[in-house]
Amino acid sequence: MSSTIREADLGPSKITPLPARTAANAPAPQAHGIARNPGMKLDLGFMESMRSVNRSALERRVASLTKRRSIKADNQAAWLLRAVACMDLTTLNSNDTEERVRRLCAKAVNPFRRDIVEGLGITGEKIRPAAVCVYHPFVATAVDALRGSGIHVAAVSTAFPHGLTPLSTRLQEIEASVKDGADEIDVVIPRGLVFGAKWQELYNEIVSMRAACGEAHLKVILGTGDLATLRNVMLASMVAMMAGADFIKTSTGKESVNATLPVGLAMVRAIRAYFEETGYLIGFKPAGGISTAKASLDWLVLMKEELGRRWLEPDLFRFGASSLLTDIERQLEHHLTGHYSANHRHAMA
Ligand SMILES: O=C[C@H](O)COP(=O)(O)O
Repeated sequence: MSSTIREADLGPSKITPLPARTAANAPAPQAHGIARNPGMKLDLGFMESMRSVNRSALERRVASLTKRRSIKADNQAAWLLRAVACMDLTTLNSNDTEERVRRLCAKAVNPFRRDIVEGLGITGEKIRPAAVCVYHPFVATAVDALRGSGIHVAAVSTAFPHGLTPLSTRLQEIEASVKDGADEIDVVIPRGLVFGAKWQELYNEIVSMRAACGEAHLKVILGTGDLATLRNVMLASMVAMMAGADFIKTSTGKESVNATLPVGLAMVRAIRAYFEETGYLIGFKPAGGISTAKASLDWLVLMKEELGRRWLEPDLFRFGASSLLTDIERQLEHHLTGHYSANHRHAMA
C-alpha cells in the first residue's frame, strides 16, 4: 500500500459551493486571504428568521453524513493530517504549569515521531497544529516556546469557563493576553444573557471584546451544553457574528455536554446564513470531548458537506482538543505498520 499523502485526497467539495458574491458586494480580501468580519448592527429581524430549528431534521442530516462517510487508507491519513493542521492543541487544566505548557508547545512544533514522519513521507514542519491554546498566565510562555514556528497562541481570557466576572475585568484580561502576545482570544459568553434573551447586552459585550482584541482574532464560545435549546444556540451564534466574531466555538470542554454534531450543524447553518447575508466567512471551532480520530473525521465531513472545501482550512476551521492528537498519531502509526501502540508512546505534555 502506498503511504504517500496527497492534499488532493481531500478532494473538491461534492456539494454546490456557496453562492459567489458579486463584485459589488464582496468584502475586500485582506493579506491573510479573507476579509475579517467587521460585524453589523444587531438585526433582530434577521435573527427572527433563524428562530425555527428542527432538531430531528438536524439529527437525520448528521446520521446520514456519518453513515455515508467512508474514508479509507491513504485518504484517511490525509484527512487526519488535515485534522492536525486545523487543531488548537489545548491545555486548560487547574494544574497547568509553565513546564507543562512548554512540553505541549514542543509537541506542537514536532507533533509526530520521526518514524511516522518518514513513513508518511511528510515533513514535520509542514503538518503542525494551527495554535496552542492556554490560560492567560501561560501566554508569554507559549509565545516564547513557539517563536518562529508559525503556530499561533490562543488564550482563553474572559473568566473562562463561566465568564462571570465584571465586563471590565474580562476586557482587562483580554488586553493583558494580547499584550503578552496572544494572537487569538477565545472568550466565553455569560450564558444567563441568552436565557434572559438579553441580545443587545450580549451583542454590546462581544463588540467590546472584539475592540479589546485589536488585531488578535476573536473566537466566541457559546457553552452550547448550557444553552438548553438549539434555538438558543442558533440565536447566540448570530449575535456573536453580528458583533464581529471571527470564529464561533461550541464549548469550553468544562460543560457536562460539549461539542456534539447536531449542535455543530446548527452553528454551521448559522455561519452559512451569515455568509449569505453579509458575504463574510466566519470560522467554526468545535471543542470539548473530541478525542478520537474517528470523531475528527465526522467533523471534517460535516464541514466539507455543509460549507465546502474552503472551510477545511485553519483560518476557518479548528478543533479545540487536548487529547485528539494522541489518537491521530496512533491511527497514523496503524496506517503505516498495521499495529497500534500504547498512548504513552505518543507522549503529550
Ligand atoms: O477549548 C478546548 C477544550 O477545552 C478542550 O477540551 P478537551 O480537553 O475535552 O479536548
